[in-house]
Amino acid sequence: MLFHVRMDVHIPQDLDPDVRADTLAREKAYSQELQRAGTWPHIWRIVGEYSNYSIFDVADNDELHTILSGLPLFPYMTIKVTPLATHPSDIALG
Ligand SMILES: O=C(O)C[C@H]1C=CC(=O)O1
Repeated sequence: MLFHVRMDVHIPQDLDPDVRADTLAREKAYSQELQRAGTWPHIWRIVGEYSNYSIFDVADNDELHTILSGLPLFPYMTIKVTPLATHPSDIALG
């Protein structure tokens, strides 16, 4: 199942700089591992915002929730999930 996900990041200004750096490093490693596995095939920065649009390819809602709630930045994010269905005009369908 494919999901479109918007993540908006709101890291508190007063977060300890070492905690911030460690969290961002863990977030990058977590994200890139899922990208290499094909679970997170697209991630795009939204111009002018500390936000991204991503596509996830997972088995079901529960797998997506597990992945998203495991993001090191999860406590500092608001997340909007949109499930995607096949479009009947998609030329890939013939
Ligand atoms: O920067 C972001 O958009 C938040 C987050 C998502 C993946 C990642 O490495 O950082």
